[in-house]
Amino acid sequence: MSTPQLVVHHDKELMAQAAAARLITKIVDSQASRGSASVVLTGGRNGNGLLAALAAAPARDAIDWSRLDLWWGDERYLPEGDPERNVTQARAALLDSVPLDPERVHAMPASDGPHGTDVEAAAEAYAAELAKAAGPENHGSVPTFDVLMLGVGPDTHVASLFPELPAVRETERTVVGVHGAPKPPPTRISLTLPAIRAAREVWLLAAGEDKAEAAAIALSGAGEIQAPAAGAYGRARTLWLLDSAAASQLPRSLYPPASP
Ligand SMILES: O=C1O[C@H](COP(=O)(O)O)[C@@H](O)[C@H](O)[C@H]1O
Repeated sequence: MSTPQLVVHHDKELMAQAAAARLITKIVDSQASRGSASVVLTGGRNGNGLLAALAAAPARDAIDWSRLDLWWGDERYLPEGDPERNVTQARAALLDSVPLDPERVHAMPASDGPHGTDVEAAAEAYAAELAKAAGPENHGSVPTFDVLMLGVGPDTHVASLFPELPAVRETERTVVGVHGAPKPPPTRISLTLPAIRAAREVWLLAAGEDKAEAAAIALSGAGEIQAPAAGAYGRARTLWLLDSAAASQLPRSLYPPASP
């Protein structure tokens, strides 16, 4: 387990640009040292803001897009192409404008795919895809992702792990179907906390006033069942990327307010 480190940016635009620059560097470094890179994307406003900032960054051309594996932390279980699907939004923000290898874009299944309404079967299929990609050097049945990004919800949810729901209590499986999510749509697929913790680096993104309470709770010693964001950490690094609004309720010991 790595102790969370905090980086607070002035506003959400700057946060998105700085996080995009950080991600470019991380991908380029991973490709240089291991030949390829693997990144887990998040949905939500902050995740999509980062992808849009990456699309606009000239340095995006430093990435060898053909040697990048993309995975998702969660998906809203909706038909292919639905505008609310995380992959649809990621495609619009960035993926459609860069030369990715389609074989390395590992979208989660859609509700009109081979598993139909059986979200458990869809989750199992994604777990099998992850297991296939995991090599002997990996720890368990998921690849060691270079970076796994998570948007933090106002209720402290990450991926589709909502407080107190069964998915956040999962200790064995790497991917689960989620039923009755409090945020629409109610049916989703999510990586579990054990799968998230297999990543080298976990980056939690929180921008905006509506994330301030969630960040303060998750970073103040809350339990992961009540505050799933508190249970998301990487093997080597856990990084919270915030804007000043989201950092405004953090305990002074974590983020002292700027002196006048
Ligand atoms: O529904 C979801 O919400 C969270 C957070 O989204 P935000 O818009 O409040 O930033 C996101 O991390 C997750 O991937 C997504 O499915």
